Amino acid sequence: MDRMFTAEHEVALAAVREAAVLCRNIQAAIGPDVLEKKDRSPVTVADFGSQALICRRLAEAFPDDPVMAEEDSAALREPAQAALLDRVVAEVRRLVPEATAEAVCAWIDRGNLTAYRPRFWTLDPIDGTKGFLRGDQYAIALALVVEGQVQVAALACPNLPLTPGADAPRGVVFTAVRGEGALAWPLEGEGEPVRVQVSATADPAQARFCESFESAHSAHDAAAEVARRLGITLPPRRLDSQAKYAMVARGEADLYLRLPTRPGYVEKVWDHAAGVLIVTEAGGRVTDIHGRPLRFDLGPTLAKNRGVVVSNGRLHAAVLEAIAAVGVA
Ligand SMILES: Nc1ncnc2c1ncn2[C@@H]1O[C@H](COP(=O)(O)O)[C@@H](O)[C@H]1OP(=O)(O)O
Ligand SMILES: [Mg+2]
Ligand SMILES: [Mg+2]
Ligand SMILES: [Mg+2]
Repeated sequence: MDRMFTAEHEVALAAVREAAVLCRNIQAAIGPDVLEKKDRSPVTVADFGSQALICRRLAEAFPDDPVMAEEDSAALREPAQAALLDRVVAEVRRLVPEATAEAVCAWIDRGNLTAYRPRFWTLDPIDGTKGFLRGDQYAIALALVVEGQVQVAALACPNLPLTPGADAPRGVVFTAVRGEGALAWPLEGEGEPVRVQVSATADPAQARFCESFESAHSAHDAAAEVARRLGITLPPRRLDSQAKYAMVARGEADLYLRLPTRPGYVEKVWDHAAGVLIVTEAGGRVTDIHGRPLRFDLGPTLAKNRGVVVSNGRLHAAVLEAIAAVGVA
């Protein structure tokens, strides 16, 4: 069989790698003064800059493909935001010297798709903004959805160790094409990728689970109850962003629980599409808390899903059962 989506895979990998350079440049410049002043502007500059770079590459390679991205340039175009726009343009120019303010805004706005299409890209230019500001984990997540199925994914995790357990070097990109498995590439350099595979853990009590760092994003108390019910004694690993999907995909964790915190929150497509394909291609399973597959054919939100459960596959049924028994709604 011919390999499918070869060009899409190549472009997605190159695009998230380039955006990661911009994000790293900006994160490296965050000093204690930024944190003291609770200044969110570094992540705002990185959000816009990352989206501009990735949408530019997609526009070049696939001019007809729409992009459903998290950010739009409306705020950036306001005269009061001129200084912020200057900072975004300066960061983009370090990678694309010919970039102008107008071009940067136009690239960002290529990400303005808000309705479902039979073929579209979805992008979170920085996922885990709180982690980014803390100097912690964040991700750049890009996926191609065709007929409601994620076909190609690229997930850059600039602060995740390249090798599980080792502290350095950091920076890894996970990619997947449906039916072809999942790969982990060094973020930088020409190094060969390695195949990633979920764990073989079959005893729920032995499960290593991860969840959001932020308790506002995922109910830590409910997850603790589910864990108790499964006989899990290890404390959860807490980290920001879709890096949690990567942890399960490469067998560093067996479970990622994202349990709803309040009735109103609906998950966004760009917060999950890339992670879902990477985990499933690594042999794992992803559903919502009721065991339903995540629906990417409904627009920007996972309107028909509630929470997210990610596992190595073997543990999935037991976890869904425990969630039902605990009564997570
Ligand atoms: N109440 C909430 N429940 C679940 N996810 C949320 C909630 N509020 C924001 N998010 C989203 O969670 C993602 C980060 O999750 P994590 O905790 O796994 O790092 C962000 O994309 C964030 O969206 P946003 O970018 O709009 O803030
Ligand atoms: Mg996000
Ligand atoms: Mg984001
Ligand atoms: Mg956001």
